[in-house]
Amino acid sequence: MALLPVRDVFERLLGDVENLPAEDVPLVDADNRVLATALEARRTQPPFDASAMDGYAVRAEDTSDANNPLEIIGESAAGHRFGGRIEAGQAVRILTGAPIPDGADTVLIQENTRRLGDRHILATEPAVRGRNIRHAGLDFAEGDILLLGGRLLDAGALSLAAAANHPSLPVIRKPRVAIIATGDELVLPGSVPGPDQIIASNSYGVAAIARAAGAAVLDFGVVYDDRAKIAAVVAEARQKADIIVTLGGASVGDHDLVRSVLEAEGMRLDFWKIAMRPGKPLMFGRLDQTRVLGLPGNPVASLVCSHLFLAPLVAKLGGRPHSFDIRNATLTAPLRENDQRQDYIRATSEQRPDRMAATPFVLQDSSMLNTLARADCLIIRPPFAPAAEAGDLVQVMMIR
Ligand SMILES: Nc1nc2c(c(=O)[nH]1)N[C@H]1C(S)=C(S)[C@@H](COP(=O)(O)OP(=O)(O)OC[C@H]3O[C@@H](n4cnc5c(N)ncnc54)[C@H](O)[C@@H]3O)O[C@H]1N2
Ligand code: MOO
Repeated sequence: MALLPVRDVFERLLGDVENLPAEDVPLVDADNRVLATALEARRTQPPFDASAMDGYAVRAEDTSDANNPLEIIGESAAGHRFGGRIEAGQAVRILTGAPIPDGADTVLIQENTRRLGDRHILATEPAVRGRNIRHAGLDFAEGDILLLGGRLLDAGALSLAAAANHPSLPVIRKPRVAIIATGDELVLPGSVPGPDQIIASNSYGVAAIARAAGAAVLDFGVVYDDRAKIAAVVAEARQKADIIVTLGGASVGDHDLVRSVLEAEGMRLDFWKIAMRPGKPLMFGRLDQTRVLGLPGNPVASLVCSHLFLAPLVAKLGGRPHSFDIRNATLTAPLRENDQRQDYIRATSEQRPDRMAATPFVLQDSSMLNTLARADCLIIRPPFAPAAEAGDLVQVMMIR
């Protein structure tokens, strides 16, 4: 099977992806979710003309004479309006957010008044008509479209939705990603490994990348290289997940069973093996509605493929924008000419006055997590790129 070029991988993986259906969640749980449909205001805010300041509701014309006392006939507080009406020469004590009493056209701020005993004030400065009043609907009116579908529910959006009287919101369901690690050699962190065993590490990084893209992760732990066991876990995962991610067992070894078990379970294979390093044995297919992404077991391949393919797939299903942070950089060390596989080379970046500089790690074995954890970018080497010298311009993809 010919190796699929990376740009075709994106097309095959993402070309037909639509948002998952909506679900209603209480406002308190809607933080950082994606609104599924446009949100209408269920009420007008403020619902009445309200005071913007603490002071006195008055008729502006009554404040022009600094020697003319105004009689205080009551109080309007937030939540407790004054029921009467202001006539000439009268004022109502008013507090921020309180309804403006009938007859008043202005709020005279407290600082511009002098109190004369309990029942009167003097305006020390004439009030400007209409000042310090927030008119009904200043913020929004019932029926207004406040937020569009696809909006990330951040602080402003959540408080706005609450103010518009929505106790719950329709959000795009989070893509559920089932992660299944395979391999007889794997034991979980904290175990006492046997002499031929290693610690299963890939799930944790893959889960982190999936969650950052908006997924709910279901970790199915480690499954041994046994057809029946893999089939049983897959059968459970396909009921629960939108994407099954398998780790390892994707290559051509005698114990690489994942693809054949998945096919026996009914997976329609879309592609297997891509023109990329690391990540060549990447596999993609479908089990009914569930997408299956088979990641190569080498830890760096698992994680680089997750950055490149799992993250945008999760984001698109979940209605979140996704883009790679690709930048130009100056190479600080030479690189060999490339073969047919697009190469993603772990590197560190450094800001220089003219342009960013990228320094590749000397060793690029795809088992080496230590270099991946230290790398902040991947130098992208297109297929058949000629040898590059220090000082040459390259493209890098930031990974942190
Ligand atoms: N003859 C060939 N051999 C290999 C090829 C090939 O094209 N022809 N491809 C190589 C490449 S590239 C990769 S990548 C690996 C991927 O193979 P698998 O997906 O089958 O992975 P495994 O053989 O199961 O494991 C590879 C390696 O990674 C370790 N591993 C696996 N899972 C985990 C995990 N969850 N956490 C940590 N480490 C894990 C495993 O122990 C192996 O060391 O195949 C090459 N071979
Ligand atoms: O994908 Mo493999 O990681 O090139 O080693």
